Amino acid sequence: MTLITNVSLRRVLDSRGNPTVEADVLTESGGFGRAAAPSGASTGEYEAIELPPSEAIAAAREHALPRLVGEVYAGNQREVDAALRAADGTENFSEIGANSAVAVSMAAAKAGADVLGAPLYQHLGGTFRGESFPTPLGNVVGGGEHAKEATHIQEFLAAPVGAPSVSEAVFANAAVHARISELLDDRGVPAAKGDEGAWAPPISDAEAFEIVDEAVDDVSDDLGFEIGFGLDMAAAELYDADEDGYVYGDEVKSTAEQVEYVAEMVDEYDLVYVEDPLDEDDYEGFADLTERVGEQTLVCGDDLFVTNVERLQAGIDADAANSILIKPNQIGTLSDAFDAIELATENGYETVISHRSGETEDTTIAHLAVATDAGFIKTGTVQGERTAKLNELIRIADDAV
Ligand SMILES: C=C(OP(=O)(O)O)C(=O)O
Ligand SMILES: [Mg+2]
Repeated sequence: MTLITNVSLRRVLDSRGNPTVEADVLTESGGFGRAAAPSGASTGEYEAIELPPSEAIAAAREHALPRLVGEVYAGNQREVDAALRAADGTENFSEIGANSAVAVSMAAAKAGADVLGAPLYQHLGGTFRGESFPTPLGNVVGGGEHAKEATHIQEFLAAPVGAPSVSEAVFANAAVHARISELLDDRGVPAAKGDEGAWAPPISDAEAFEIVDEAVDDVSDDLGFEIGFGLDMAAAELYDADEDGYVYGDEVKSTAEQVEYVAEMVDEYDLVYVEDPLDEDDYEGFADLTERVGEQTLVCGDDLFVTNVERLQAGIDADAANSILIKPNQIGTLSDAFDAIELATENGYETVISHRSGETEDTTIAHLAVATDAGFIKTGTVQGERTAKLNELIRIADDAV
């Protein structure tokens, strides 16, 4: 019933106004799935390769479609993803593009779910998945590669860890975002927004810490549950090999100073989460920091692990972190993302399912987070392509998908 009978690929717009790949998968019994690839700005050096969408589409039409159409069942995700890997023939999807691969992989999953008449999270996670829901990490202030003339740290993330429900957590993050706007206004700071809808004010990182801390406290008092915050430092973008350090405007921090700085911020602000605090090649620096603060907070590898089981295994062996960011397009297929989640979970690592800074209305990651019992989902706070996922989470929790 789920034999794939057609795959269509097209260019559509992403949230930055760039083209990206959208895939439609159709099955023998009329099952239909549509998905689109997201796209990063602060991409890790070891990510699977995103090709220009026209090239990715042409290559996938030539190499992947003959292996899928009339050959593979959409309900068998491993078979779909193996066909994509075989069609590509490289380690990093440089032939058909990770953007074509991930769009087809996710669209096939949706077509498989459609044939079953099941929501995607249930098709991916099974009937006996747990009862828990991920806590949304909401980017509320940021800069780095996502906005010019703003903070050096890429993302300050509200984390409503005490929220009684997904819906209350989602609205709490929106309230923090709104409160920050008021606090910036009080200080006479004009703020544009970055790629993910976070405020991108021209303030120092120190001032951003103060403002976010005040905003989460205010909203937490209003709502009556605990809201913390965390960071994505995207430190590979701050690291300059020529300077042998992390560049914050005029200041350069050595690796030891960077570890000290992050550990101090974790202490001072009770940070619940720190993503990519060190360069993407610095397993040792990650391990030093994890030894210092790993009992207090999540130390998460994004560019460090790039959703790749080999890089994750190296991190596990080195005690480099205690959590992993999962971005399906970093590795190219849902099966690969599942493998990374499984390895992480087996080794006591928390999983955080994540959007990219360039997104579409696609909601697959909301289902992936629920299907895999992820502790967290990082998918913005406001702005249509972000609320698409957050609203889908609310619907899933309400049994309304
Ligand atoms: C979402 C992120 O940004 P990008 O998609 O630009 O890598 C991130 O670094 O976690
Ligand atoms: Mg990141």
